[in-house]
Amino acid sequence: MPKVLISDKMSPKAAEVFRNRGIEVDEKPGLSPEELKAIIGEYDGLAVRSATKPNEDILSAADNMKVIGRAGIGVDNIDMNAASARGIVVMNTPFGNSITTAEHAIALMFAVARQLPEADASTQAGKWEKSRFMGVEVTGKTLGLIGAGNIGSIVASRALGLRMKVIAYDPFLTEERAQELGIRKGTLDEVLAQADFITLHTPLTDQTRNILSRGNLEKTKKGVRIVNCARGGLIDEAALKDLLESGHVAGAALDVFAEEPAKENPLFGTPGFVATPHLGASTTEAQVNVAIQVAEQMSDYLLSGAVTNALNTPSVSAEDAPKLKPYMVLAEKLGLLAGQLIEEGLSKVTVEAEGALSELNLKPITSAVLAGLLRPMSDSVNMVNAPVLARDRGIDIAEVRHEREGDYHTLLRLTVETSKGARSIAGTLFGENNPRLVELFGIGMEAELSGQMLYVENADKPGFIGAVGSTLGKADINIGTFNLGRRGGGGEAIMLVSVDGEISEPLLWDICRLEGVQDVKALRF
Ligand SMILES: NC(=O)c1ccc[n+]([C@@H]2O[C@H](COP(=O)([O-])OP(=O)(O)OC[C@H]3O[C@@H](n4cnc5c(N)ncnc54)[C@H](O)[C@@H]3O)[C@@H](O)[C@H]2O)c1
Ligand SMILES: O=C(O)[C@H](O)COP(=O)(O)O
Repeated sequence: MPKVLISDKMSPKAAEVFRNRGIEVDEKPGLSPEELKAIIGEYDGLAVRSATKPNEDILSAADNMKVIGRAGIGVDNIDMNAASARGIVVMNTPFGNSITTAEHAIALMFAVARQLPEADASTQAGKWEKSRFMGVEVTGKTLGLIGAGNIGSIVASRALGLRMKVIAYDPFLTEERAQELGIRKGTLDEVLAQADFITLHTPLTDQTRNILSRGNLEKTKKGVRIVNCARGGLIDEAALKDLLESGHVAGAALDVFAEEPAKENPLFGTPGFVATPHLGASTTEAQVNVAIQVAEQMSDYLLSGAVTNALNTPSVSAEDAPKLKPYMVLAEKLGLLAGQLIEEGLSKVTVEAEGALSELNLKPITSAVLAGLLRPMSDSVNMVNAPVLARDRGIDIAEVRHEREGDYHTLLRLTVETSKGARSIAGTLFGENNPRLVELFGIGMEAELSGQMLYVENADKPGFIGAVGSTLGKADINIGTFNLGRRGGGGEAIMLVSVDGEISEPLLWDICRLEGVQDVKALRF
């Protein structure tokens, strides 16, 4: 039975879902990094919010970990490279808290428009300072969005309902989408120059870090009010303090900070400044949504291999997962065969699907091919990191679907291009579940790829098969299956022999010395 750890404060619904799905679950919020590292090896899954930070050191002890689920959106607390390198799927819940966070941004916009926190504190202190708190209306004002994805779009719709005009800067926002949302698309400079209110809704990336730098803050309209419910690090906090103090910025509300938990911050106490402790996602509704969703997604993956909302591996629906499973085994074996047979200069990999396979999602199949293909070159390769490793090595990857059905009702063909030319191999499923090689370098051959195998390329001459058999016999190696294929009579022939014992270097040399041998290799599956 898989075992999952919930290491952050999460709605009890998450544990309930895991238990209902037959998964053992421990809830231990608030562990120190050392405590987490000490126990993480026991678990197949880890469910987190933003407080747990599974870094490389902690993950080095995660020997059984298969999946990390983020009950929320941002995954900047998770070391994605370290997780991918260990084959751990990382998934989030991209929509479960979007409305809640958008509503928090709107709440903070009103808080800065009407100085609500300061007015509240003053009134409860018995001051009744009615003339001190003069606010502004939002109706008719321009809201500048930086980032118009899920949350930004919801903020836009709410702002339009408040009769605001909305302009957005988002390099990935199309004109059509902007029109659909009823907003204008602008450059960053246009947003800075025109907005009365600015709200931020981007992830923290190398491109967005410090997007509201001192220089950009100085480009804003005098009297602008700024809200950040996305990520700390998007705004230069020291510059924001200076501009609040000078009166250029009339108000600013931050839910997120460059350093969290923000127990001290230069902005604290600055007039016109409002702070909340990363509460964007903190409503009952959002927390129930993300807890249920993350637990369902993690359970699906652990129990059936279905992948939803993964950030480092392709999605596989629950319906497709059982259908894809035998193909992934086939794909990995074909990749492993090719990876052990090709020598150098791999530049392109083409994955072709024919017949029944052409109707399935090819992305996971390609990942499995690449994992097999690259395994002989790297110990740490897996389905999650293989596409990244392939891209890093400059390997071009192509996927082709053919609806036609050939000799087999379903076929997976893999063509690898190296400095020596293109070579292709193909496999099918026998009886829906049993992977079989059916073609090797253009030569028809049926073989099960498993255990230790001997590969021999030779000139097709009488007596050769006997010579290989007796060489193996002399080395006390038992033959399991003998699989043969040839290109025409007396031409090139290929032999794939499954054997029981280890194929040693001296044995390979003995076979290599047999007359007509062109290539020989020991393969392992
Ligand atoms: N405060 C909270 O508690 C809280 C809650 C939920 C989400 N968030 C954060 O809010 C952010 C946005 O979430 P989302 O669900 O809308 O994400 P999303 O992926 O749907 O949208 C992000 C948008 O940012 C845009 N973007 C990327 N780089 C950009 C750049 N250089 N300049 C301008 N735009 C850029 C993208 O094109 C995308 O449209 C995330 O960082 C998330 O972690 C915070
Ligand atoms: O990215 C998110 O989903 C938010 O930052 C929420 O974070 P939290 O789950 O720690 O509240």
